[in-house]
Amino acid sequence: MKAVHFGAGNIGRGFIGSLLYQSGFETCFVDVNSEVVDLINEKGEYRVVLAEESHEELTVKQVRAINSANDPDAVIEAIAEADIVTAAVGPTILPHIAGLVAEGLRKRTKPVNVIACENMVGGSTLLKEKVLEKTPANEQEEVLSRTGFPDAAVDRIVPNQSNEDKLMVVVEPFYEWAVEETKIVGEKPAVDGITWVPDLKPYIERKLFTVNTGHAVAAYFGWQAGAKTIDEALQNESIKQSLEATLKETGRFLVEKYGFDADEHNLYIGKIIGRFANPHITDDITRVGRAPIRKLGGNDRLVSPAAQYEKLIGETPVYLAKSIAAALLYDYAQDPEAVEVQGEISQNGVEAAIKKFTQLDESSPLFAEIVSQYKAIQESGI
Ligand SMILES: NC(=O)c1ccc[n+]([C@@H]2O[C@H](COP(=O)([O-])OP(=O)(O)OC[C@H]3O[C@@H](n4cnc5c(N)ncnc54)[C@H](O)[C@@H]3O)[C@@H](O)[C@H]2O)c1
Ligand SMILES: O=P(O)(O)OC[C@@H](O)[C@@H](O)[C@H](O)[C@H](O)CO
Repeated sequence: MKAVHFGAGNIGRGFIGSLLYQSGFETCFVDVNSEVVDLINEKGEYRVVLAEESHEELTVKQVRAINSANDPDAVIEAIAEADIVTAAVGPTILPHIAGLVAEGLRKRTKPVNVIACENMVGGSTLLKEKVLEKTPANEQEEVLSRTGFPDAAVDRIVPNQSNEDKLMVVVEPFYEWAVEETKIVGEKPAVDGITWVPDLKPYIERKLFTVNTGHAVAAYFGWQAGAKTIDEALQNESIKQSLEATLKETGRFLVEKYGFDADEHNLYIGKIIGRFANPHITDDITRVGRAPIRKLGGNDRLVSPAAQYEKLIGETPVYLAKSIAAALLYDYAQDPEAVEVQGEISQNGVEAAIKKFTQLDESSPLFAEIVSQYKAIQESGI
């Protein structure tokens, strides 16, 4: 069985590639990082090490890689022959891989499924839209008849790596990969470890608005407190309390919206906070807080649960508002999106920035609460 996976980065090698290998796939990674591509082709294997006492290790074999910037035809050929296509490149990169995916799909006669494994609601659906934009109108129906784009939620903390062995990836032991079964075309890909679900929405919202909301709180509050890593941020009692209070807010609306059992959801939250504090993982604040414009978007981990809470519960979520304010104060100079947010705030004021990046209604109580929390953090810290 053959797999093509776009993005040989942390989650690509540390999770998707590893599960594909364990399920018997030969994986062809597609990336634009020539160092990683060359190393994969030179070694033909890499190590995945569990971040726990045992340091259990798996060697992922049967891998090769293509640099899509240098050899797009080879990527098209690989997609034409693949039994599954996956991607973990980041939500903003999906439109950039759509052209090659479209070319590869047009060459096929057999069914295949394309699964985007990004932290976003509707990742594969977005990729599908972008692929269709790159497919001639008279071929779209046929391509769609033999291609599934099931949405997915992936959960495994894979921090930035600083190992001497540049291909090795240290990952947390926990993982979850939920894929929407009802959107599969043809046979279900034989990947052990996928949880097949009829409707992804509850899974992706629960994951994004618990794991990723919590992570963002730890990162942006941690940044204000001068912490460098997530576990360091969590050693600050006030940050830990804010994290718990924020996840109580997202939990309240998730339980209301999807009918999750409230006790089970509380256990889920506790387990996630435990994962953040894993002493065997060094996860930089600047990785978890990366790309604040994306994270401040209306469908992402802070604004979406805050707006949905306000609508469903009928109250203003104070801690989510504070988390959005902390994201607006994230002024890491090496992060281009943080620089852009700070530029907007210094030129036009925080209200203009909230409007521009969150698309929230200026007249909503949530908008006013974010402004007030922003000023409070500026005056007295988190
Ligand atoms: N790291 C995690 O803990 C984690 C967990 C779950 C989900 N995710 C999601 O997975 C995605 C990737 O995250 P990551 O942490 O692995 O990031 P990463 O930066 O480690 O990996 C992304 C890879 O994509 C490659 N890339 C960039 N542009 C490309 C292009 N045009 N074509 C092919 N490859 C390209 C990069 O070179 C890099 O190797 C994100 O959406 C992220 O939210 C990450
Ligand atoms: O990848 P991002 O930038 O969307 O979010 C940063 C982290 O919260 C994220 O990568 C988590 O580690 C991951 O989602 C855990 O499953």
